[in-house]
Amino acid sequence: MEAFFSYPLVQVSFRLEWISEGNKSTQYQQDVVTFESGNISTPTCKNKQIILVWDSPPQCVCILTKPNCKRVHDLCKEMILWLHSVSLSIYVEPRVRREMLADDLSMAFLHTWDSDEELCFLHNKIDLIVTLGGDGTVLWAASLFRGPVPPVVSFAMGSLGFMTPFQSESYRECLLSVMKGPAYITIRHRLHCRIIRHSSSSKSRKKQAGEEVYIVLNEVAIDRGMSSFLTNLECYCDNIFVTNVQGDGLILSTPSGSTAYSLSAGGSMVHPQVAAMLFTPICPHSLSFRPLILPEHVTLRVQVPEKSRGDAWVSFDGRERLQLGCGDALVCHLSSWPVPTACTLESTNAFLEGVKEGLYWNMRKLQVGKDIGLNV
Ligand SMILES: NC(=O)c1ccc[n+]([C@@H]2O[C@H](COP(=O)([O-])OP(=O)(O)OC[C@H]3O[C@@H](n4cnc5c(N)ncnc54)[C@H](O)[C@@H]3O)[C@@H](O)[C@H]2O)c1
Ligand SMILES: Nc1ncnc2c1ncn2[C@@H]1O[C@H](COP(=O)(O)OP(=O)(O)OP(=O)(O)O)[C@@H](O)[C@H]1O
Repeated sequence: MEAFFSYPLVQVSFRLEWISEGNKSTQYQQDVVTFESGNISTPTCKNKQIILVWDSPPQCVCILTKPNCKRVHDLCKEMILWLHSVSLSIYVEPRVRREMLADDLSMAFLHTWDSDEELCFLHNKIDLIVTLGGDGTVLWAASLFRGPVPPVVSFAMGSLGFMTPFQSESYRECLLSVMKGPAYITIRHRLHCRIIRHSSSSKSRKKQAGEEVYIVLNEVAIDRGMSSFLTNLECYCDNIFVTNVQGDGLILSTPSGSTAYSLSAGGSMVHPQVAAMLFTPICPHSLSFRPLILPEHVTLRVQVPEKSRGDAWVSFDGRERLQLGCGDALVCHLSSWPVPTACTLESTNAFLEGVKEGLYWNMRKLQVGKDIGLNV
């Protein structure tokens, strides 16, 4: 022992390596941790504010609109005519093209898509997405682009508008400013969700044995549906058993979704650009089941036990409700394709303004301070 300590102590250097299964991307490997002589340190915080700078002016805009709203329809028409007058190509949904042509036959210049396959490659044709509606329209826009997503400019034409920072009244100035750049961007992470059917699960389900994939911007929620039993969900993180959720269900949320359903179930609010996954139980029948926030690289599997008393139901951004039978599982990890949304302010200010203005976060009358005028 003595001989061992008689050497002068020199710390050795070492490496921490990233393991990314089957992923050749090195984008996360550059800026996280540095190691000199065995000391682990993170570099001083770099400015992570993301700015959109165009190499050449955008040429093609896709406008996505909330249906059944005259105000949205009228603004969409006005915006189309203006964008056309400044020589931009315009894509709209097939429904919107039909509606516009019914109003005005000269709108035949509008582009659209005819098949799911064409929709899959739409991101190669358009430079900018514009949404007219509420948060639901932003979710809808994100759901149309399952791979890469062009920058999204969202005009508020709903009621809450947490993800719709631009004012529709000044759409020309806003669009000119974004199309000229530079523009503030928030990178909103999404979740890649896969349903894996147990070989013996019910025949009544939409797709039999095989996989169904969904990409969500807010959350995937698993609940007890019509069943009056507690849900019983087995949760695994990177294939290691974590816990059983016994209650009304479980929300796996993105940071963007942290201000939506997860918030109502007691989850924390997280800045949308944080790469993480929120694990938020819904009405757990337990005194100690608190929500978690997990790091970006994990894969979660939520499985209905083979001996479960009831089925479970899963929904994606509040839509596409599917039944999960005994043995069926949901597997979820961060998607490689986030949604870049333009903001009017720098991304952190935009988030803090949103929670204050949209959700009235910590609105309380200020307590009266000491009366320093009193001479005591
Ligand atoms: N108990 C709840 O809080 C609850 C229940 C069901 C669904 N939802 C949320 O509704 C979303 C679907 O939205 P929708 O507009 O299509 O349905 P919707 O019309 O039912 O609206 C739900 C509300 O949630 C708001 N919202 C949506 N995404 C948000 C976000 N990221 N941050 C803050 N608020 C947000 C919307 O502005 C709207 O006011 C789901 O993804 C889910 O998060 C919440
Ligand atoms: N282009 C679209 N096609 C089909 N459905 C859409 C489209 N855009 C939005 N929706 C759906 O319409 C519903 C309402 O949309 P949205 O949330 O944008 O409006 P809103 O309810 O007026 O806004 P808010 O939620 O802020 O009150 C949502 O459920 C959304 O999924």
